[in-house]
Order: sequence, then C-alpha cells, then structure tokens
Amino acid sequence: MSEILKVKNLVKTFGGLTAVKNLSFSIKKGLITALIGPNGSGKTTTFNMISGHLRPTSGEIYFENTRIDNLPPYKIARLGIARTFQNLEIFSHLTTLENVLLAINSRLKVFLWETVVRAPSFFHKERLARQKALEYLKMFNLESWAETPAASLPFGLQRYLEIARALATHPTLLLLDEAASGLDAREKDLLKERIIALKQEGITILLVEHDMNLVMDLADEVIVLDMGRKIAQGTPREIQRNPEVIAVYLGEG
Ligand SMILES: Nc1ncnc2c1ncn2[C@@H]1O[C@H](COP(=O)(O)OP(=O)(O)OP(=O)(O)O)[C@@H](O)[C@H]1O
Repeated sequence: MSEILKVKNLVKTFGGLTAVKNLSFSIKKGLITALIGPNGSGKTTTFNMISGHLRPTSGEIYFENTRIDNLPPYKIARLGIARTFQNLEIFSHLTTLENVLLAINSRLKVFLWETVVRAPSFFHKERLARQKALEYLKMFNLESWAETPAASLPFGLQRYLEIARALATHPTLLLLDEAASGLDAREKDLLKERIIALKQEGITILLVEHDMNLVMDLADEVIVLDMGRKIAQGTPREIQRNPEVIAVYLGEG
C-alpha cells in the first residue's frame, strides 16, 4: 500500500520546550490512522505542522512526494489536505450553509468578469455550489439547519459542520483533531458511520483522538506519542498489548 504522508525527523520547540522530538512516521493511503498519546504529548503540534499552521523547527513533511513543511496552510489545503480544529474554527456569524459554501467557492473558479457582468455562467456555478453544499450538510443531517447562524447550532452539530466544511474542499487526506470531543453517544455513532463512509470513498484519515473506543473501532493503524516522541506504531491490537503504551497510559491515570 502506498504512503500518502511522510514525516521525517520532525522537531518543534517553543522557547525552551521541545514539544515534538525527532518524530518520523508515515501514513498509508486509504486507511484510518489514529495519533494518540497523553495530554501534552505533541499530537496537536504535529497536526499543526502537517497543515502548515506551524513551521517545524527542523525535519521534513512530504505529501504524495511533495515537500510541504515550508508551505502556507492555503497551499497545503489546495494540494488536498483538509483539517478540523480541537477548538472549533467555524465562522459563527455566517449560516451553516454559508460556512460550507465558502469552502466550496475557495475551490470553484469564479472569474471576476462573470460576477461583474452577472453572466449566466456565474449563476450556474452559484446554483451548483449551493447544491453541493446542501449535499455535504445532508451527510451530517444538517440540512434543516442550513439557514441557521453557525453560532446557534448545538455544539455537536458545530463539530459536524466543521467536518462538512473540510470535506467541501475535496481533500484526499482529512485531519480530524478530537472530532468526537463533546459529542454524546448518538452523535459519536453518526461520526463513526461517516468516517467509515469517507474511508470507503477513498479518503485517507488521520485522527487525533482521546476516545479509545472510537480509536479501537475505527483505526487501521495507531501511532502513539509520549512527551513528543513516537513510542509505538501498529494495529489497534498490537498497540493495546504494547507494554510501553500500557505503562504510559497507566501512568497518566
Ligand atoms: N504555541 C505554543 N507555545 C508554547 N508551548 C506550546 C504551544 N503549543 C503547544 N505547546 C506545548 O507543547 C506541548 C505539546 O502540546 P500539544 O498541544 O501538541 O499536545 P497534545 O498531545 O495535542 O495535548 P492534548 O491532548 O492536551 O491536546 C505541551 O507541553 C504544550 O504546552
């Protein structure tokens, strides 16, 4: 199976603190990989470096053989990596539909002249974008909330909206940062179902997750970090039996 993402000797320091220490791993195309580890082990910092929101102190990141660690987030997104954030980053003053439309329009080529002269092609593209956006909302049962300001959505639905918006950019690699955090059991079930459907569509998924049941149910492969270092990588069964991983998690409790 081919590798879609490769991280080599990644280091990130914040002042005197080294949050990520010489981290190397790769992610296989088409699979669900989970990045787990105790609080402060460097998971979000690693995500931020992959998505371009943080520059590594040293090391390299390759996405489908293109080096991306020196690229800004919007260029990385254009290459096909989308992400969600642990602390939601939706546009709260826009409606649910507008949040997704924005993501679609960032991809759709609407030329200025089409807008200015109100060309039929402009209206056609607008209609198409709306249709598409509604499809993404339907995936997460959000269609009846389309005209609701995003800030007024219940928390779980805001999490869904963030994923719908990320999908609207047509990613080949989707990074989910604690997507299940704050969801109730029913909401987690739909999330799980959707993630499996996305995998079946061929989207590669990397998730940072604290919910171990979700990780064990969903992940094909698990990478474990502790204090910025990778301590294990393997199938969920292998990880569950790994003495170093057990020690780290017991130590945490
Ligand atoms: N911008 C920053 N400035 C200074 N220190 C930071 C910054 N971001 C993260 N850190 C530190 O880096 C370490 C790793 O943090 P990170 O958020 O990556 O961990 P994490 O594994 O995602 O934790 P959690 O599970 O709690 O979200 C922590 O000690 C954190 O305090």
